[in-house]
Amino acid sequence: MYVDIGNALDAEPRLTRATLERLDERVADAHDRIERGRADAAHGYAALNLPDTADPDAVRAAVDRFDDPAAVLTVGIGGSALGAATLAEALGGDGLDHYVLDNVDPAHVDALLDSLPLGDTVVHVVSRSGTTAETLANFLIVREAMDRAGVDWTRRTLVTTGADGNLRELAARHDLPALDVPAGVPGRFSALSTVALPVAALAGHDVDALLDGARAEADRLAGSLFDSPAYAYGAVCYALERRGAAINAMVPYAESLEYFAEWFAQLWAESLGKDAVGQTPARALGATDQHSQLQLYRAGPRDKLVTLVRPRERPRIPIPETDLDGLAYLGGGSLGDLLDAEFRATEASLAAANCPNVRIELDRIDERGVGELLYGMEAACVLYGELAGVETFTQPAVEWGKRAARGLLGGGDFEEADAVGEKRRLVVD
Ligand SMILES: O=P(O)(O)OC[C@H]1O[C@H](O)[C@H](O)[C@@H](O)[C@@H]1O
Repeated sequence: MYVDIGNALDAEPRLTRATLERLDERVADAHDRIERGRADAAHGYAALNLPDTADPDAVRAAVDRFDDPAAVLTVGIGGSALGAATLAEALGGDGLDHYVLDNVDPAHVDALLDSLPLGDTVVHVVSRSGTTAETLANFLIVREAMDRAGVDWTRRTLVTTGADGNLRELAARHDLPALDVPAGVPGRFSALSTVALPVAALAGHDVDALLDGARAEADRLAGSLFDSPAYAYGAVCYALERRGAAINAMVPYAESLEYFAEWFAQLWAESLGKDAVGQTPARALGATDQHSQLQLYRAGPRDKLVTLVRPRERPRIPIPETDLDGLAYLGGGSLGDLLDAEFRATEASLAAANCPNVRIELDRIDERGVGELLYGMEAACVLYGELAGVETFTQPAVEWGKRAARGLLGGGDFEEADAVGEKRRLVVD
């Protein structure tokens, strides 16, 4: 992973090299704390040990029992689904279609179940707690659909869950293959673990190469942001947010990294949005959003950092020559050249408008590159959290809504549910 922070300096909000050099002293201290946390496998910090603690053999053993399925369905939500979705989209399916059920929209669930070859689908149901209502509800519906289709769901289901809870009990009761969610790894930091790696393994991807890429970034964590791409990114994001860049627009220039932007949004928002601070991740896609959000990024409030991500190598696909003079500049080139030209033009366009932007590049979007990117963003997030002094690895604010929903459904006596009834109403119809 390569991180170029040149365009983040001397823009607006203003961040200077001298400021970064002063901040680097705090980066050194933060790195020491992070390394101590890793050494102790402390909650959250343990995620940065996954290149060495993940067990690819256990993942392969768990999926090898499934006989070359046509589809895999991940049933989970948040970090229990987005890692798998990111890996599946970035690496491709190689003949295996990946679907995600990470919402409880009945129309969507109904349409998806109608389209799935249930007898040839592996269901990977993932929940650390084993209590998440959306995941359990969806799984019960998928299981019933398999029953109705005459499919033995117990032979099509892999469970990944915590040490106890409903899913652990279900796996024991029906003798389902079950993987353990790694201890001390919050869901949004679990893409390089049993939570998401089974999807990559089922598609025949090189899980070891994913972990090798992650390890390469782990090996580059250092006591200076100028020596570590991940820390350079985390420190620049933090320093710019402190100076007014309240929004970080994540803009991958690759369709296969669209889910990565959504994964990044959970990682960044759920880790750093604490105590009235944080940096709001916006999700965009290059080149498409040059015809959309770029107008705001370039000419709107000076409150943004734009992160541009691309592979240095990508397919080319030649553009045919044409007899239309106005299109002659396209003919003979390639889509890859066009996309790269637009990447560089957008980067320059943002710099010309004094909008700070960072370039992140991979050699290519393969297992190693994706491992580098995911680990690099996780390490950047951990550093940012250390510099901001927030509880990076908890998410108390998401619990309120869960209790309210459970109360509304009769799942317990929660005062949050009472508050739902007190809604101020002003209906305009
Ligand atoms: O894995 P689970 O226990 O089902 O949790 C799934 C997701 O829901 C929680 O509310 C958190 O917001 C996420 O960080 C987590 O990934």
